[in-house]
Amino acid sequence: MVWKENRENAYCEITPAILALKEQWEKKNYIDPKLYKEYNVKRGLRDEDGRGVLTGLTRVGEIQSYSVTEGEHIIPQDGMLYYRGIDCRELVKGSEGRRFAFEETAYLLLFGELPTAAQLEAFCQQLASYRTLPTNFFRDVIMKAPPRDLMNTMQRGILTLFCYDDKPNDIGLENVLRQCLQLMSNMPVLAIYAYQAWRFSQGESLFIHVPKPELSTAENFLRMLREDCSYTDLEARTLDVALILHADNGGGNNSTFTNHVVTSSGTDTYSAIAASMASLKGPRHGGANSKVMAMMDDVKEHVRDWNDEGCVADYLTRILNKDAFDRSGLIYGLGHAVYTKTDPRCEVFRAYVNHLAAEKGREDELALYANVEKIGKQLLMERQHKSVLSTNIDFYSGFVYEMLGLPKELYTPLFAVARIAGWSAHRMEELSVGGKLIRPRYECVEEHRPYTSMDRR
Ligand SMILES: CC(=O)SCCNC(=O)CCNC(=O)[C@H](O)C(C)(C)COP(=O)(O)OP(=O)(O)OC[C@H]1O[C@@H](n2cnc3c(N)ncnc32)[C@H](O)[C@@H]1OP(=O)(O)O
Ligand SMILES: O=C([O-])CC(=O)C(=O)O
Repeated sequence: MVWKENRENAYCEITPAILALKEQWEKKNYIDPKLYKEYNVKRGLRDEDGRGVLTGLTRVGEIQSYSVTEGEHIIPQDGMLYYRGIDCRELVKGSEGRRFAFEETAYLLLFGELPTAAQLEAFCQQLASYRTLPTNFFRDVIMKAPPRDLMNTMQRGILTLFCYDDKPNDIGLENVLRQCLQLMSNMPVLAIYAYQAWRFSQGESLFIHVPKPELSTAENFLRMLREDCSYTDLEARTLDVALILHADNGGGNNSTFTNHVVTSSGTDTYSAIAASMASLKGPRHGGANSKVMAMMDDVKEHVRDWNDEGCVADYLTRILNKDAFDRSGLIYGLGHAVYTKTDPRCEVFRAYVNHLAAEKGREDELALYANVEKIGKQLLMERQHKSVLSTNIDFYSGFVYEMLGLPKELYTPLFAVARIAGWSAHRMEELSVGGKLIRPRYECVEEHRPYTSMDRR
């Protein structure tokens, strides 16, 4: 029997009582934006000049996006991303066409050196031996509740794996390493099985393929996804590149910083990775890749002539004015908290997009993407009084995945399949060198006042 989501669920109703409580909440919860300046709050943990507040040291990943003059002025630069000191684009180039390199990237991030052929083989065998979920896990955990969002289903899976571990709370480095490798290995399985459960909830037939030990993460992902287990070499290799590029972005990105914060409390690996998943899902972070696709669908529907820059500008202005699309006021895929001029990962994706769009005859859409990118950036730079703004990795990644025939539900989970490598490396680092509970300060702007007894309120 196929179960369907119950869309008219009285439990989810916004009742008059909830609305009244929300009004009550609004009366006492306004904080004047001017106070942030007055108290010198580093909003979003950002310094006045836009740079992130320095909150830690790491050897894992590094972003370079500006230089500083003698007078302490910031000069924006093309972005660079280094994994353990190595330009991430070199990892893509170094392996291209010869071998899958996500596993090698994960090894580098974790252990700090590129593996030799023997080390890589042993590492891949280790991952392959872990790439299996406990008996009946799919039935008992993944299928248990309506999979409305794959990221949440995966998160539940990760949290439940805690119950199958004999040493779940042991934060000794060898035990944490074992847990991280097992989770890294199981992440694609969790993502695809969550997707299959979701398809089934939509009335499609259910099929579950087991991963094959001799295949790479990218190949297994595609094999488990498709009913006939088929994939082309181009698909698997493009996916491998995507995984390499998403594996880390330094210690300060929202999901990795979350990992540092949560790890510093001494909690277990499952909780720390689930917390990072919660962060990554957000549309201003990893969730932006599927939001870009939804936004582009919306633009395609509402902009009459895709080549008319005026029409595109009008619609993007409506988006920015919270008058169109999801009314968040955001043009997804544009802007970045740290990259100033360019995001190097986006530049790699751009080459794949151009190649795939030509091969698949989707140049019209590519031209629309280019228009949205160019005009969206102009509009944003005018509003923010900036002379540069970067397109981020999420702008083109979804389009690449779509041209590879990947379903949109899997775009953010795919990010998690890659980023767990970085989260793991940062968790190990936090445990070994952090050693201090991360605990910043919030200034309370409420007046002190006496308690009022119930009969006098
Ligand atoms: C893998 C990743 O996580 S990459 C990022 C993916 N996210 C997106 O693509 C969502 C769209 N982009 C954004 O929301 C932002 O650019 C972020 C969240 C990535 C970075 O935001 P910030 O660190 O605040 O960037 P910055 O300081 O340059 O922004 C200045 C102002 O411009 C706004 N802004 C920045 N980018 C955008 C955008 N794409 N659309 C609308 N407004 C934007 C910010 O909200 C901020 O407004 P505020 O001053 O009212 O707070
Ligand atoms: O660094 C950030 O803030 C977001 C990002 O691009 C990433 O995590 O890949």
